[in-house]
Amino acid sequence: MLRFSKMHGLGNDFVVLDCRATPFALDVAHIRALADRRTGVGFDQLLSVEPARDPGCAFYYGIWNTDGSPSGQCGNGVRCVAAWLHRAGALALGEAVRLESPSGPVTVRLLDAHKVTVDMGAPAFAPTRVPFVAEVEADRYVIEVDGTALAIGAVSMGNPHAVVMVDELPNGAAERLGPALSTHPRFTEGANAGFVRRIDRTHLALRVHERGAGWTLACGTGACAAMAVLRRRGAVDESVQVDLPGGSLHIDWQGPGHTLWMTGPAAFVFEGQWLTD
Ligand SMILES: N[C@H](CCC[C@H](N)C(=O)O)C(=O)O
Repeated sequence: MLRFSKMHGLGNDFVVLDCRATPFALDVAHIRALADRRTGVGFDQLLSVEPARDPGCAFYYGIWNTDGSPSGQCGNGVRCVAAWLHRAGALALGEAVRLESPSGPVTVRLLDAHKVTVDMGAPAFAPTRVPFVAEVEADRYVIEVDGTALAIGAVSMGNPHAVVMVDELPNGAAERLGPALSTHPRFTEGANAGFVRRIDRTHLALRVHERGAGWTLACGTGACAAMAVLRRRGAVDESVQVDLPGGSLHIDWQGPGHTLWMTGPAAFVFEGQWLTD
């Protein structure tokens, strides 16, 4: 029997496990079984709240996709972890607290019980950091995906992202491009593939095909990545609203040399117990 909280951030949904006292002990087969929306509970990502390894951080959080693969970062997830810690009495409103993700620390602040702002750190564009195979760093790479030449941006927000500017958000053809871009061989660890339409300099629309999880209603790091890529090209202002199928996030980034901030909601759905036998 496994107790869990079901949460979501803009429809990007999570099973959150309290591993503060009991270590995380699920293997890939368990994670996949729990992820099944018919015979399990269902989630886009599984999150574990654990004691921090880094003494400068209050807690650690682990992240797994539906296929059991781990991730280094999750933007909608970290907001849910912050709201979960507040509900557990471990995080006060208004307090800025460092949490440790698999890719390093981020700073969270609860604006209210269901709204969180996060300093996500600095976007990393160096190809080795993404990781993305390229001889030199550029703000645009042309790669062939499913027989189509695509101009992409490649960035890490603690996890790898490909960002493509489009005039229309994914339709039938781009539905195929999402999975193909996520598994493109130049992204040696795969990529979360974001398709972004620029409405104006302060407003973007985005759809993301996530590595290990497929199309999601929202991707927090995907919104950060879209902002990072477009602002580095000078295409957007320092504060943007990003509309995703599940709702909107606000992203603030002055530009290279600065950390990037993400603000958005976190919602509880239910508390449950997974009966494994
Ligand atoms: N949904 C998450 C990102 C999950 C990323 C994961 N699919 C990966 O393999 O990196 C977010 O809100 O940022």
